[in-house]
Amino acid sequence: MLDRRPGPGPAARLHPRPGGGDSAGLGRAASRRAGGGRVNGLVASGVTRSHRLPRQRPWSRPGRHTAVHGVDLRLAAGESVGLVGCSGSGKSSLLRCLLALDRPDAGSVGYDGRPVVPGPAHALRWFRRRVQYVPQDPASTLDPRMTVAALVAEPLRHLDVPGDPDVVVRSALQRVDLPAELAGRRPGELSGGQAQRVAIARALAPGPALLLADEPVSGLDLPVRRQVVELLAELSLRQGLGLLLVSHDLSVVSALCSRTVVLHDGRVVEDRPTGELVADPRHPRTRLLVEAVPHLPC
Ligand SMILES: Nc1ncnc2c1ncn2[C@@H]1O[C@H](COP(=O)(O)OP(=O)(O)OP(=O)(O)O)[C@@H](O)[C@H]1O
Repeated sequence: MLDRRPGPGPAARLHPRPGGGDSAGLGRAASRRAGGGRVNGLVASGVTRSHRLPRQRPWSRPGRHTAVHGVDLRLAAGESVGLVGCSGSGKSSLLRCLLALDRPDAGSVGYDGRPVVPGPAHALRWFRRRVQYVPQDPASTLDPRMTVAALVAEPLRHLDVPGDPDVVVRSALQRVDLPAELAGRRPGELSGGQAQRVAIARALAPGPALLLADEPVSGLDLPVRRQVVELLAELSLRQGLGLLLVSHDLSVVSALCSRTVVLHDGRVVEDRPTGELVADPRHPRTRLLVEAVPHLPC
């Protein structure tokens, strides 16, 4: 979903993260199959993913639309990378493959050298302990009947995470700056920013090394949005948590990510350090995204 609120111009909003990414990592990733040799972090190699289209007529064969074409992506341990693109560029389709929610038609995904493929929950526990997902809209993903404490504790049970759940929940709430008093509340009693912090605490509880966050601030008002960006910066830049930030908004990505991958029509059209990409966008689609900062449609 695109957020179209007005705001200051691109130069005022783009603050590239210092340091630089490693665009050569893409080439190295492409040269090995995910799950093959020992590679630290998340690696997608040649991922292609298509969706079935509705039949034109009851007797005709359903067609397919290819949303992701042969994408190579590498996210080293502790790295923070932005995945940007306009609506329909294939971000969600790729993300679902990276999360082992969908199986690529071709190519592969691996984590720390182990293949990551959709399958029964128990077979993916090792992966879900290491890689967690932060959704765009916590209001629709947090069960309204559960308390904050139960919501944050739930993945611990599902993923067989050792340790005292009460201690882990307290620590996760602390990491996202939520007061312990909120533990007994339900999602309906939280503000948008608090709900997003609960979603992040829930993702942090199993102790992952990497968060995949899908437009984590796009539904929030500007001041709250800044606070959540600051929280993500604390986790990724200062605490060393890996972050793949999916967004259409380069201002958020440039505040958080050293490297940015631009998707267009399901293909990677740029993969470079964010500062370089923002200062000198090469692909017309990247130029549009830079010019659209902060929130214009593309
Ligand atoms: N389940 C589906 N069935 C058919 N087509 C789909 C399906 N999901 C996505 N698509 C199509 O695949 C393409 C990529 O969609 P995708 O949702 O991955 O892009 P996106 O970059 O995440 O878009 P947005 O930013 O709007 O969420 C689009 O053309 C979309 O219409």
